[in-house]
Amino acid sequence: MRVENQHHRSIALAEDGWSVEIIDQTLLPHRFELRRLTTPEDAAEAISSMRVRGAPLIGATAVYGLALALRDDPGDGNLDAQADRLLATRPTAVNLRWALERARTRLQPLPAGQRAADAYALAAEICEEDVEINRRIGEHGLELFRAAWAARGERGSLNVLTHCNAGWLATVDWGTALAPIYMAHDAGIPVHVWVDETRPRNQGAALTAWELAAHGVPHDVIVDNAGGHLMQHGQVDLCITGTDRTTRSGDVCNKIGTYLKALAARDNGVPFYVGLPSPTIDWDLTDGIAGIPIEERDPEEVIRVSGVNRAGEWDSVVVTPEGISARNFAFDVTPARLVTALITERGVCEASEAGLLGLFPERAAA
Ligand SMILES: CSC[C@@H](O)[C@@H](O)C(=O)COP(=O)(O)O
Repeated sequence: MRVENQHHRSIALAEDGWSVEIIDQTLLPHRFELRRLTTPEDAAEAISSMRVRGAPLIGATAVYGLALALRDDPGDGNLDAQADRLLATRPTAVNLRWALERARTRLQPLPAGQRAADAYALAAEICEEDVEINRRIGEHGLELFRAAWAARGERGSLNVLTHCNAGWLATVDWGTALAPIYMAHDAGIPVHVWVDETRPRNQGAALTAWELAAHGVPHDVIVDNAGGHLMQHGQVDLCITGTDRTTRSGDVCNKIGTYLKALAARDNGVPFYVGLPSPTIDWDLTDGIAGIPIEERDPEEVIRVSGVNRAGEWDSVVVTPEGISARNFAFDVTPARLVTALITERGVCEASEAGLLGLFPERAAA
């Protein structure tokens, strides 16, 4: 997508042809800065510190990290050790496992001398595929937005609520939940977005708002607990989020707080959609609540709030009493029954095993 009239992707090979350029998302929305990754350690650090984040983007970053590792040592031992290290950076988004398993399967049979070049080729392939997947999610989602716009008599604005950041920053380009929003806006539907701030890391307030502003999409940032109130007052036509792991039965794991929005949506008869790229489906799991590992991050992220102070400097302040205990659960699971539909690159389906297998019949035997 465009940043100050220049097209950017969230990750790309640098001009030198071997290092990897990312947007340092920990600096947004205050500073737009590219950062070069030159080692697998850089890639692992970028994922765990959330300089890069979002399920599809961390998968792509991990494979680039593997390519950087194989430049120095393409042997079997290093391939396994680096893949394991990259896999351990974040536990919840299944895209990381999907991308690294795909890399191991492809690279292991190759002679060591070919592995680095092939890892770069695979990373580029995964990035291109991701862009195409998200473009298609956008097109399928656009049809739902058109229907919602027609249902409200094409009057006022189409009010959409989203949680976290499932935009182009979370993927390679377009985004999952935000792709239909961009396409609807570009198609002339007057979309207005309620952006959940998404404590504690504020991906909504910092990243989604920044993306939407750059694209000219009208929006308001709201506190995480405002969505239910807005739905009760008819101010939300539909909700749409991304996902970090969706089970074959359609349970959706996403940023903490998603479940509460889905509950409020159900109570108020508001459709709740999920943009779901197929690499985010965990075909091995049927029970999301029992089976999906939920990342628990540093409580410091809850205790402190960071941003830019009145003097324009980075600052971080404590918002809790001294010495208190805090817990920082990063994701939750929305049961399939609360999800109106899943929007995949192959089309829209019910959030259920039958729905997903209707679009991905090749997975029936898995
Ligand atoms: C297309 S991104 C979908 C999800 O990855 C997104 O909604 C999300 O929860 C990201 O969490 P994050 O902790 O910022 O990596």
